Amino acid sequence: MEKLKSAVPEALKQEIWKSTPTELPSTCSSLLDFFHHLPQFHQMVKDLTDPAMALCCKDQSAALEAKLKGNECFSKGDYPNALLSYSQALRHAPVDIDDMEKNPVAVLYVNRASALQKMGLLLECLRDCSRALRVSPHYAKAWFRRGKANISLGKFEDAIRDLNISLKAEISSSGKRQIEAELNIALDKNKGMGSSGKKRNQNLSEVPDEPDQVKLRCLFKKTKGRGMFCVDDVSEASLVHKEDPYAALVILLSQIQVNSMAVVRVQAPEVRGPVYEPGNALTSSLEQVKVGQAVYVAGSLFNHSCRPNIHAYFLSRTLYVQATEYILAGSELELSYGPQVGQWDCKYRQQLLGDRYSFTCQCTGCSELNVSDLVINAYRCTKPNCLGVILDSTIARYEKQKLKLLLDAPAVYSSSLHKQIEKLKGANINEVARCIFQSDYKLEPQNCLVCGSYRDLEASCAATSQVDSCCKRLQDAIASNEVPNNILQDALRCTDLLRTILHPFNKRIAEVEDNLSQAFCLVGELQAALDHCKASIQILENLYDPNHIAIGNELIKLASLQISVGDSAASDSMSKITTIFSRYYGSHADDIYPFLRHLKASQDVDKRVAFHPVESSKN
Ligand SMILES: C[S@@+](CC[C@H](N)C(=O)[O-])C[C@H]1O[C@@H](n2cnc3c(N)ncnc32)[C@H](O)[C@@H]1O
Repeated sequence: MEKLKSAVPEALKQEIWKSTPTELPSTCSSLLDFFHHLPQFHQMVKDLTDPAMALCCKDQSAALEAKLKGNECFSKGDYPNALLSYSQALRHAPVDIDDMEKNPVAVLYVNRASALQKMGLLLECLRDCSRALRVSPHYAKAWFRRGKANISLGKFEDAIRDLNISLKAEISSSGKRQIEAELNIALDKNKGMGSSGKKRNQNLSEVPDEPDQVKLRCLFKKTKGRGMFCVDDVSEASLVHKEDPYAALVILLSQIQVNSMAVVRVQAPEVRGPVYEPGNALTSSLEQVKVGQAVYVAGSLFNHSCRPNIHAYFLSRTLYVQATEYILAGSELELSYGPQVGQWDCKYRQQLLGDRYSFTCQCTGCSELNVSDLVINAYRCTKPNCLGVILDSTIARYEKQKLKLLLDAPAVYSSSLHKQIEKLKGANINEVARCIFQSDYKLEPQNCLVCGSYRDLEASCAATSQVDSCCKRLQDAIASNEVPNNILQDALRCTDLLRTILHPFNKRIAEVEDNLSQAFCLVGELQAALDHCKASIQILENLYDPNHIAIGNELIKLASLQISVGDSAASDSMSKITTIFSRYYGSHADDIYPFLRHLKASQDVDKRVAFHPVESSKN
């Protein structure tokens, strides 16, 4: 592949790199044309398709080795590595060997589907089951796994169909018993939904998921190259763009640096049972995992911003782009390639984008002052009751750079400066803002930006690094699912100490509060878990927009705990969650986060219990 890539003339690479979405098919054809005349290309295709010595090396023993490694990871609960090993095994496994209806490829797909299901990637799980069934249509386990995934997705009628087929295909009596148990669950849940539930589900899938006639235009900007702009105003939470990957020469194109996108999915937690039952509250974070890489003709032209106004998500490999705020006509539509304001400070975001994508970010988050970047890693003022911020020298340097940019642009200076002051003023630290703009634009490190008090940052750093080891012990205890009381008490003391050193909006305090919430949940003290979860969210709301998806993710934990303790505030959290998730995922929120559906169902049961307490206690 490397040899092939280096054979492509620089001019052709440039032509593809610079092409607009409409030109991409023709520049790709030029590439295909070039390869057609290249003997190495034909050799590679021959090698790839030769079953004996294929480049992807069909090799039964290598496939078996990778499969066993996958099984070992799976049994240890290391599902991401099990997924990797099964994928590796699939690359080696020969397709044409059948062992009593159990084709090794089908078995591997089902194993991978199990890992995907454990990771909460239900749509990918469903897809792998269907792939297994295309290879071995009578494979009972594939029907069974697909049935289970359909139950988790709330598609009970599909689940009943799959499980009935599985039951017919299964020969062992223990296997049959296992399928019957799942079938009963699917039948019960389907009955429980009643006709209104079924109708609701049907209506949901009928919601048109086509972009709302949003016209996009590709324009060139000196700072970021091509980017996508909207022609008219776009309302919040509307679908801006939908696109399938560009299939032709995808791998080669992405290898020679034509823009490609990582296809990601949310790794949801395993759903154990109703949230209101002990031990089922969700307090761990939802993670994103990469499930592929693809080229999207227009999708790949959206530039990055650390303060994005659109959000991209994938259903299978189809890309959906949703507006997360009201966007004025002619504005650039920007998504985040990963880092965002509120998540990390400006310095770290810039480093990450530079290392991963080799560009210096020119977005508004990195060029305009914002409260989040000022406080996210700041220290507390040493003067009692002063909310002022103390910055270390690196952060101060980045923030000064933003001020310089502002001052060097006289044409926009006054309006932009005014806008930035207004934003900072509205943020509860107006004193900080006033001081920055009235102190000859000085952002002196080590001194409070409000009252000028000095903090010895060397001593403060030494104190917080002691706290780090205490927090690490707490995290290790959480990972092992066992939190001894002494570790919990130490962590509480360390959090108090941290609050005396760091600014009250510093993200590290939010992280420790989040850990404490998880720890208290593990030891069964749900009210304490709830209080620490709230404390963490209160800090995050100063760093992110309150309708940001990061807040939505934290509210899921809060709602889950509120339902567990029977707190009526759960319904308020649930309605905020619904608003945020539909803003980011439109009508697909429940499919992408099946836990949401589960949470809503638990909340509904909770409501029923509250409404008919006597009746429910009989059951
Ligand atoms: C996926 S492409 C987006 C389309 C690209 N602008 C083009 O002309 O092909 C990503 C590249 O766009 C540029 N880019 C995107 N976002 C940027 C940003 N915030 N600041 C600077 N450059 C950016 C960088 O060169 C980056 O490698």
